[in-house]
Amino acid sequence: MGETVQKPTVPEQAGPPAAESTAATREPLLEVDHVTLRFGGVVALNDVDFTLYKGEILGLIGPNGAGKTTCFNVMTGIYQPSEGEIRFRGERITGKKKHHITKMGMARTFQNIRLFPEMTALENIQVGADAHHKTSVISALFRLPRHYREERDGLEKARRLLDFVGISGRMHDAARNLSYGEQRRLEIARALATDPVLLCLDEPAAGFNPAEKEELLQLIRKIRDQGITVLLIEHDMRLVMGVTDRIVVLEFGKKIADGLPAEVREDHRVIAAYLGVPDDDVA
Ligand SMILES: Nc1ncnc2c1ncn2[C@@H]1O[C@H](COP(=O)(O)OP(=O)(O)OP(=O)(O)O)[C@@H](O)[C@H]1O
Repeated sequence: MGETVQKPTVPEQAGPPAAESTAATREPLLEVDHVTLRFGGVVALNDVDFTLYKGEILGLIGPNGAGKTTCFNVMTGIYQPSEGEIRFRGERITGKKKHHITKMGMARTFQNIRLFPEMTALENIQVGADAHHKTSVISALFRLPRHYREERDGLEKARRLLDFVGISGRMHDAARNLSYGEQRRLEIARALATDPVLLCLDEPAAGFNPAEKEELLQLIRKIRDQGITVLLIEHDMRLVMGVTDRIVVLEFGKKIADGLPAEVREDHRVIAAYLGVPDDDVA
């Protein structure tokens, strides 16, 4: 990223306030309980503590290297915390395998697109839905009715999800032939195919133009309106301020703020943390 003059403020939010979040309850869905994670001498997460409540859209922000993706990786079972624990739906998930956490209802997208490029959009989603399939290898081999039923339902569901994210016209196209924005939408649809109660989005707007960002904002709201709680890592402050109900800010692995977007925007520690971030990222 280029060296540009820094902005000492975090911008006003775009669009209507996300605070019509009456959907948000105070019922905890995910609890990050004093989590520390060390990589050798690097303390990637330092006693990080926050709660995500059912029905809300929570922003997880912070400058590059603050620990946001590491936090996702600890939550989704990729890394184990050195100290502390994570609870999801009231159950301790520290030490649980990735697929178990997915089955419990947590889905995520990645910073770098991870689709199967040669598969069609539809097939990419069907693969994502496999986490919930009950058909055994035996019933697939012997083509038992249950296998056919699951296949038919899976196809129908994949179609619905493509429609939901707005790319149903591309269902038979190979993922590699989709535009960048369509691929990102497909990733979201694939994550939704696991029927999550919590969807974690890691920089979903990276590389988007303003119109695509606005469409993404609408899509995130639509996802929440389906009753899915959303955790959003995003550098684009306009998007974050426009769509989140609450924001947690990390800096050098430590939580430095946790509050409403309007509060976080005015927080001096947050403003100071962002003095090091290029203009593009805060405009
Ligand atoms: N596997 C790893 N081994 C060693 N250090 C790591 C590893 N993963 C992350 N880190 C370090 O942990 C810190 C936090 O990184 P992380 O990727 O979580 O930050 P981030 O907030 O997601 O940054 P960005 O916005 O640039 O994606 C950084 O200092 C990073 O170098």
